[in-house]
Amino acid sequence: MRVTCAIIQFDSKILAVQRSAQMKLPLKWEFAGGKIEPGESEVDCIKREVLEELNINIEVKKRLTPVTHAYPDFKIELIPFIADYVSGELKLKEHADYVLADKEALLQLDWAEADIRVVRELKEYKN
Ligand SMILES: Nc1nc2c([nH]c(=O)n2[C@@H]2O[C@H](COP(=O)(O)OP(=O)(O)OP(=O)(O)O)[C@@H](O)[C@H]2O)c(=O)[nH]1
Repeated sequence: MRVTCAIIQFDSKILAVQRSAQMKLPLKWEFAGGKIEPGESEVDCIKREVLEELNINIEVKKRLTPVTHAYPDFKIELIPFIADYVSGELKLKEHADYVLADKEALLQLDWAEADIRVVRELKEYKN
């Protein structure tokens, strides 16, 4: 299963979102995103998912290194993108909570396991 996620920059801060208690990986932190649909490009997928989940439009800037991770009951390829916030009022449609944090503070969140390598790569990334 191929999943895109967006590291969305609001000025100098980055948006992280917390999965709800009812979702898989309950209450874990992640970057907004979701599964790529058949025939859909990675970039179309991440823009669609962010609009559906957060009600905002983004501009995709850069693709980071994909991470393959096996959870006990499923396996994903997580494809991260750095993006800038463009427009819209942020509204959480599925998630329990969000934070806007700098790269250092992001490391302290209780991440979905697949995201840990993404957050580490992000720390080394310079705009
Ligand atoms: N969107 C997103 N999903 C992630 C991340 N990291 C990670 O392990 N995942 C996993 O990738 C899977 C696919 O994302 P999704 O949110 O489209 O999946 P879904 O709708 O089936 O999840 P659900 O069944 O919990 O609603 C989820 O099971 C999620 O746990 C991430 O940073 N962003």
